[in-house]
Amino acid sequence: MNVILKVSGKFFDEEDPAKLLALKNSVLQLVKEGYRVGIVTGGGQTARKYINLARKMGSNEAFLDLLGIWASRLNAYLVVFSLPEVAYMKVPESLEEFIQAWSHGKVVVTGGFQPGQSTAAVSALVAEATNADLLVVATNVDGVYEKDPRLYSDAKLVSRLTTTELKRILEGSQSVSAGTYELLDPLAIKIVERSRIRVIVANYNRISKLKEIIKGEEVASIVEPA
Ligand SMILES: Nc1ncnc2c1ncn2[C@@H]1O[C@H](COP(=O)(O)OP(=O)(O)OP(=O)(O)O)[C@@H](O)[C@H]1O
Ligand SMILES: O=c1ccn([C@@H]2O[C@H](COP(=O)(O)O)[C@@H](O)[C@H]2O)c(=O)[nH]1
Repeated sequence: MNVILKVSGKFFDEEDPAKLLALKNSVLQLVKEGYRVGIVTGGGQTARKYINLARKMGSNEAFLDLLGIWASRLNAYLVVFSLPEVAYMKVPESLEEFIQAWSHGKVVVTGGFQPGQSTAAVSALVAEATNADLLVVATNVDGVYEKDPRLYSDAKLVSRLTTTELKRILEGSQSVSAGTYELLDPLAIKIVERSRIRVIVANYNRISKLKEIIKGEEVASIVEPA
């Protein structure tokens, strides 16, 4: 089974070695059991810090995105260096490089690819190119809510939904400026829809239960292509 895991950049902002070790152990367990695993890391606060600073200096959106991309690659190297036994030791910088790295049979970890999208789009593209059975989006909330749970404390978790419903839910929060993407950007949804990729959105605090998340046994949202 091929699984692509997108880890929110916020995971790295927490600077918690126990979390990184939990990620490492979960990935090692999956590899031992014969899963093929690809990982995409977000840029988190590091990306936002550089983007905000450069925006104040008047940088254009392309430069801002490039700063975000490099921040996400820094997080990717943190994961690569935590998994030297099984990881491909270079972070790919394009889909072509990812595919080439993937052909070596190792765990491949990447960050951003190109301006104009988020790392969620990268994870969808990589899932498509590797014929992944599943894309797991590990983030700082328990799954997809009917509205942004950070803004509305009464928001309810939606445990099963289609990509059409997901688009409707995320409609208001789909900005395309550098550093402002949330959860799944429009390109990510378009790719999972066209290639009928199943997506599970779960809390990264449950990363030690990655296998259970994959099996649908943990609290999460399952997004099926419409
Ligand atoms: N309907 C929704 N359900 C769940 N989360 C939502 C929803 N609408 C907006 N969000 C927001 O999406 C955030 C998760 O985004 P996530 O951190 O995975 O990706 P990101 O913002 O692209 O950045 P990064 O990977 O750098 O952290 C949540 O903290 C939440 O506030
Ligand atoms: O392929 C990509 C990936 C990312 N970016 C830019 O980087 C930041 C950080 O990524 P997140 O997924 O939001 O953590 C993102 O906001 C974009 O500005 C990109 O341009 N292309």
